[in-house]
Amino acid sequence: MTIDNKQLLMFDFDGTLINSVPDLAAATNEMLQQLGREPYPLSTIEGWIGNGSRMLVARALSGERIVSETLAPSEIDDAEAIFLEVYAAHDVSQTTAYPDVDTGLAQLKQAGYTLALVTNKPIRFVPHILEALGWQAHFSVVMGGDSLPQKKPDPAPLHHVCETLQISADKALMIGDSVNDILAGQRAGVDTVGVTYGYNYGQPISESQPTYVFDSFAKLTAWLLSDDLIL
Ligand SMILES: O=C(O)COP(=O)(O)O
Ligand SMILES: [Mg+2]
Repeated sequence: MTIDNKQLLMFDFDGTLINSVPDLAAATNEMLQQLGREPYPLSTIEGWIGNGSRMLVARALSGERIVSETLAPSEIDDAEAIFLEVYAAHDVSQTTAYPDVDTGLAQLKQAGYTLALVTNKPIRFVPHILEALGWQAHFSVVMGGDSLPQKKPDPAPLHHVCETLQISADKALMIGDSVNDILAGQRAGVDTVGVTYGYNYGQPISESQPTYVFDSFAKLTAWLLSDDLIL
């Protein structure tokens, strides 16, 4: 398996570069507690991550992934305000990089790839987390879930990155743990890489038929560095 002609690596964040579940779950449960509700186990909350903070909050209020139709928007607004405040204070308290991501990103950048970040997480949190991990200089463009009206699985954020950097879709890869990343890539005409160690609502990423699948960041990095055509 070789890769040629790729210049731009668009990375998902949560579940791909960072394991953010402990902080997201803690903020979700703190919000529920403030609302007088019962907390949920971390493994349950993990299955609600992937469509941004507001959807996580709506799922937590519903107690399941399918959001309750009786949930009023104002109820979500109020709960979301609590969640955002709590998470802002603890967005990188227990969050860690997955193994070999730190060195891998530096090697990929060094090798000449252009790196971009395309997350569904609200953009306000992203600079702080990148700074805490020492990654702020790696990414040429950073897109949050609210940077545009559309978020993944809509291809708009990926189109935006390609247009901003003037790199065509066929020279890009979208790398993520979730069906939302793979669908966004497929819709943008971008080859996709699924990583198996993330969240994806507990489903195997292979079901989304990404172009390539890797079970570790180290293997992904080695593959991306294995072809000298990248420079
Ligand atoms: O905030 C989320 O729901 C997940 O964000 P991600 O797109 O970085 O996986
Ligand atoms: Mg993800």
